[in-house]
Amino acid sequence: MGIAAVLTDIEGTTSDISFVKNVLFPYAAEHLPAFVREHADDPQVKHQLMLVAGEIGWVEADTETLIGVLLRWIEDDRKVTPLKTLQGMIWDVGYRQGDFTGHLYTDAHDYLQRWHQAGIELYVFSSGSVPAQKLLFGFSDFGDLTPLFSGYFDTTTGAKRERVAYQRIQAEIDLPAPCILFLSDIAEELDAARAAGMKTCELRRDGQPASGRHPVATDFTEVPCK
Ligand SMILES: CSCCC(=O)C(=O)COP(=O)(O)O
Ligand SMILES: [Mg+2]
Repeated sequence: MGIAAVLTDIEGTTSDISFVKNVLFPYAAEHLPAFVREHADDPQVKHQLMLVAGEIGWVEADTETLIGVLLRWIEDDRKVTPLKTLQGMIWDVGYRQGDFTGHLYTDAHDYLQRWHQAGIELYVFSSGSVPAQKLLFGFSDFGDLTPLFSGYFDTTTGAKRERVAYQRIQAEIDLPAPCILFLSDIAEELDAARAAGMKTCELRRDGQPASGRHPVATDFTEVPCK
């Protein structure tokens, strides 16, 4: 069965880990305290703060405590859904006022274009929230790439290392699982995708040894998308 859809991770796959760690996360950490204080009564932000409080098992926690928790989670690169949602809201301002653009490797840009032109559907699955994904590709180094994509998935669909997330995505995409190729730099994510029946490819842009469990590519020119 040929590949009819590519589902791609972002960090370490389409985009440099250092862009996320050295640009996006510090920007979120710098602006989060003021953003949360200013918008604490905004229903969307309030809801995310309630989820944070639930996560730490302290529903009565005050705003300053929750800010401290969120900053710690950024430092520890925790993929917690309410943190990811709030980060997306904060980055929205940064992208729109031109503080940074979304990093994309040139080969990722070229092959996403090429696959799209060949009629292969493109989807994203990242721990970053769907709005954050749309910002990264909408305000990318190569301009607005959102017309290339047919859909976006984040951790509200499921954790990236859990098979059920990929089963839900496959049901949404509505193609047979073996026609969907998942790209990631994390072997455990690829294991989960393969357990759901998807094809997989492990991106090793960092020169680190591959897991040995999946086909490997050092960049998108080597991705077996046939
Ligand atoms: C798309 S937003 C920036 C990336 C981010 O916050 C993140 O956690 C990346 O996780 P990924 O699942 O793409 O490795
Ligand atoms: Mg990744």
